[in-house]
Amino acid sequence: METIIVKNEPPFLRITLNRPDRLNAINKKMIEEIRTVLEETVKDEKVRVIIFTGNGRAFSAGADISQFKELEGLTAWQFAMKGRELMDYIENYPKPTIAMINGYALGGGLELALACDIRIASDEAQLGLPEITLGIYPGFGGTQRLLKLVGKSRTLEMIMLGERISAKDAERIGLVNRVVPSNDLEKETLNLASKLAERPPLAIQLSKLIVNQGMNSPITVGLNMESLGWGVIFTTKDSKEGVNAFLEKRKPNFKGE
Ligand SMILES: CC(C)(COP(=O)(O)OP(=O)(O)OC[C@H]1O[C@@H](n2cnc3c(N)ncnc32)[C@H](O)[C@@H]1OP(=O)(O)O)[C@@H](O)C(=O)NCCC(=O)NCCSC(=O)CCO
Repeated sequence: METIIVKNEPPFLRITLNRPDRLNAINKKMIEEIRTVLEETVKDEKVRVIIFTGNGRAFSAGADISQFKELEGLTAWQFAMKGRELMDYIENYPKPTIAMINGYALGGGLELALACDIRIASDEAQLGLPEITLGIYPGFGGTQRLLKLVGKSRTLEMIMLGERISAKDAERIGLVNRVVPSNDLEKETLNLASKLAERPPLAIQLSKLIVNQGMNSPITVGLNMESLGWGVIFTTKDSKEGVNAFLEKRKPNFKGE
């Protein structure tokens, strides 16, 4: 891989964006490489949690602006679709995803973090959607995912002003799940990931699917999916294991079956 470092350390797969001299700016190659790794890992049962982070002082400073010179109407649309398809793929990935935000998460970098299930940020991180300062606006799903996460007026403020906000402010408005001292970022992320890895993978997958569907549907659709999904989840061995373990006063051992 040219643009990312992949560490497969079951139960975790860590994808580190690795263009530190460009603050991990996301180019076409990086989009393709992330997609390839995720596709290869989807059936790897040993991997239970995906962690994204960045090498150096940024998570990612966004799409690679040096590639923008080549963009015109059609190619701009195609590039936006390429980025957006990756973010959609991450959002709907059947395993839990964590963005471990170690520094700048800007533009497409923040949009990648927004596609993850959980965002944990260093207290030194800065987040923002500065596209407006380039005369454009977010194109990798940020207009919609930020809206769903923090509401209309905060989204418009971030998009229209293009200013960076601190990790603490991001936590206050619900943009990140938690903020930790930068020295503890890795430890805290792995603690969180370990807990997720112990949970039943099929119940995680199904609940993620239902929550994601519920974000984009009338509440009755989400509620129907939730109750219908019970008919599926109760067929799994993990559901029997979880109930038995509780009744037998022991720790469950979920196998994703
Ligand atoms: C992140 C900033 C504020 C950091 O500033 P600073 O610490 O001063 O570091 P720089 O010298 O600016 O950056 C180091 C090096 O990285 C290059 N770089 C940074 N960001 C990008 C990028 N997005 N694309 C390409 N290259 C980038 C920068 O040019 C430097 O290279 P040198 O060769 O050493 O000069 C600051 O870097 C910044 O504001 N970056 C841009 C943030 C941005 O506008 N992001 C949105 C991009 S559009 C997008 O994401 C569309 C999808 O919705």
